Amino acid sequence: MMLAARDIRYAYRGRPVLSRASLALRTGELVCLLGVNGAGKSTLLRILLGLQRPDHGAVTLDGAPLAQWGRRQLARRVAYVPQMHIAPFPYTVLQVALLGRLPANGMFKAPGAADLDCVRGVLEQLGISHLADRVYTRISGGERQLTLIARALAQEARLLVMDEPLAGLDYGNQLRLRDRLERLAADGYGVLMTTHDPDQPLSGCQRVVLLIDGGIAAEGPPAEVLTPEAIYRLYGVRVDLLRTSDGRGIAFRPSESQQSLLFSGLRRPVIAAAQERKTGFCVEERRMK
Ligand SMILES: Nc1ncnc2c1ncn2[C@@H]1O[C@H](COP(=O)(O)OP(=O)(O)OP(=O)(O)O)[C@@H](O)[C@H]1O
Repeated sequence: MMLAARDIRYAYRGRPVLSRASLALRTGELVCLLGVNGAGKSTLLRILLGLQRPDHGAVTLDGAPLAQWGRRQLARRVAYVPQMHIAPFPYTVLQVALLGRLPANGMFKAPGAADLDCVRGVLEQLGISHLADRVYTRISGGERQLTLIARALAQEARLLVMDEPLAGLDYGNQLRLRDRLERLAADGYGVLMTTHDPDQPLSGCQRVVLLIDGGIAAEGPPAEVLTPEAIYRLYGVRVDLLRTSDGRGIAFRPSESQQSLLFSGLRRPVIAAAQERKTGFCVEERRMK
């Protein structure tokens, strides 16, 4: 299954946001979309989902224009996990996840035993069965994010489009959620996520896509695309690349000239050193040319 946006152009109040953006998501891959604040990442996701119309270009699912798919047909193939979600009522986690069965049942059919089985299975798959009866508004941000993913999986959609799923999560929840997303891709789901942290996509993601100046500036395997030069082009900061000898563990740290500016980056060499101790891999440094 493939969701594809081709040559998308979109302007908001006369200001170009997307000028020539093309992006595809296939089942079985985890794709990370990177871009600065206001680059148009969320806009591109909304256009991909058919929630916003582009001024130019086309979005297709399995080769057919989105408009040819009914809303329910589409919802059973593509699910959206928004960045912010405020539940209007104090639903339980189980009830929020059951909302994912709406496209299958329609508005007027109450969920039955098969729907409950499906949702309980999904909660188990995501490791959150213990939260089923907890009130959604009174669980942590990470648990809410997993609940929204459960709702998406209950839709039985194979393609998941997620807007900054890792934002606001503590380090442990980020690692656990990354692990879940990687496993979903390994299980045959297609996952597209936006992120602000170039360290995030480096493990378990098949493809990173860089959105710069309204277009796709580069895309490909993280180790090939995420170079110090690309980070400078994206964010305007100079970084050094730390890479373990097997090429799997990769992290960026601010170059010396940048370190006084980027206090938060100081933790990264510590993480890289910890990884080195744990894995025994030697860490290679690559400075920006
Ligand atoms: N409906 C809208 N209302 C307000 N601004 C919009 C709208 N649609 C697009 N824009 C503008 O389009 C630009 C891109 O916004 P978008 O939210 O897509 O960027 P983003 O890359 O997701 O940013 P961030 O990383 O900060 O979330 C912004 O300048 C935004 O103001």
